[in-house]
Amino acid sequence: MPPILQCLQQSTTTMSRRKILLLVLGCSTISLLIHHWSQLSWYPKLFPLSCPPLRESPPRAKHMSVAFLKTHKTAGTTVQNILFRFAERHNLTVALPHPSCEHQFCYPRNFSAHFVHPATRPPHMLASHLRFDRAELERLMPSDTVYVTILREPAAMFESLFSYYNQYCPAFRRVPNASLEAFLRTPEAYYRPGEHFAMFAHNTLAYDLGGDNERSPRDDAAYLAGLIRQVEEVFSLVMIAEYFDESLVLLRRLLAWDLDDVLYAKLNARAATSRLATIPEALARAARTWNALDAGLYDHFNATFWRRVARAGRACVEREARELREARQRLLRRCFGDEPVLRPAAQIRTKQLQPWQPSRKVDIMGYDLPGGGAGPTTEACLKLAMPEVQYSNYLLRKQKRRGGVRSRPEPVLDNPPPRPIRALPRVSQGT
Ligand SMILES: Nc1ncnc2c1ncn2[C@@H]1O[C@H](COP(=O)(O)OS(=O)(=O)O)[C@@H](OP(=O)(O)O)[C@H]1O
Repeated sequence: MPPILQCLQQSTTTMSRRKILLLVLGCSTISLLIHHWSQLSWYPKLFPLSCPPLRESPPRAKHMSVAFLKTHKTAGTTVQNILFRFAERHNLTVALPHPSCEHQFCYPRNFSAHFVHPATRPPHMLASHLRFDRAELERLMPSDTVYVTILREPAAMFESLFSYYNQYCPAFRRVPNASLEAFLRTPEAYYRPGEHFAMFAHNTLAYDLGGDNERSPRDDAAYLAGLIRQVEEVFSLVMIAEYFDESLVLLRRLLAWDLDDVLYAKLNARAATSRLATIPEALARAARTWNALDAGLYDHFNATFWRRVARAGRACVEREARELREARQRLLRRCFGDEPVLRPAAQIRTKQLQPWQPSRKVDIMGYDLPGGGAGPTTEACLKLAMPEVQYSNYLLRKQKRRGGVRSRPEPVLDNPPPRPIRALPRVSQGT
């Protein structure tokens, strides 16, 4: 017998049959893996090396029917302005509120298609404040409409609501020294469910989404789960205000729009003097406890947002968000001068760019055109910084003209809504 066979015979006697079987199994698995290695694409899937191209090929047509649920104090005016400008560039019809509803669709009432000005129907787009009602919106909008909305971290959102609506929401007006801390210490002492504008003081996100803002997830967890399910059923994208640029990247991908279509100027921002620089941790916790339904919504959709970013490739989304920021800075410099700054309304000389001021105590900022608009400028720059009220009025006039509606008295709604916030008189800023 050759020496090699002798050696094998010896080793088989010393190794158990079981060990040999394991060895054979291990070797065949490794060889199988090596054989298929070239066909396995784990590496690119785990670490995408490059972004899918900005322009898809073959290019998908830009999606033209969009309904944006503009929730309150969530950067919605900035998104609305992006949509208004897109609609104008593509000659689309924007659904606008009937004048009796001012610039909101008769909020806080449930949305009804009757609130839409006849000259703005049938619409491709809708982006003004309303309380969500699925059936009514589906009655109005084309069947291929993409629904999107935006949420903001509830403590930051509540601080903004408390400051902006301080003079109008009775629950806030009752608080001594307009103290957010005092309100959040004992909200029940100031809050009366069902009274005028109560929804600005309790779970505003849930209310805007058509939910019952008085429900507590602590007593009724199923209610929050149900509301989340309803939102997921309708909305193709829930943006997050804290990650505004990343949200726009997802939006433009969803709608097959160009990056240029989502460039923006920040609108409706309070001056630093009108806001808390930081919200102390204890106050933030109290705001989240009081607005527990909103906190539940936000936590859920913040998590789904990041899962979506991961699916698109986080590095790609970040890279595109960076490109967006750079392009945005170039545009702002081109429009508003080398050092584009947000200014208080009193310093804005171009009347069409002066933002509405909710009260003497709160400064809402805006941009101004060089030379107060007297210098060379473009219509695109004017629209970029145009506040909601002026832009809505302008679009309504334009669409009425396009539809051949002459200036005749507006039809009166059967049951006019309470005077909404935007109808309140503008407080003089001393200019
Ligand atoms: N791009 C961007 N990113 C992050 N945050 C932004 C952005 N644009 C606007 N904002 C902030 O959003 C707040 C205004 O929200 P809205 O426009 O929805 O308010 S409103 O309900 O229409 O009155 C307002 O928040 P506060 O300043 O805290 O009040 C704005 O500063």
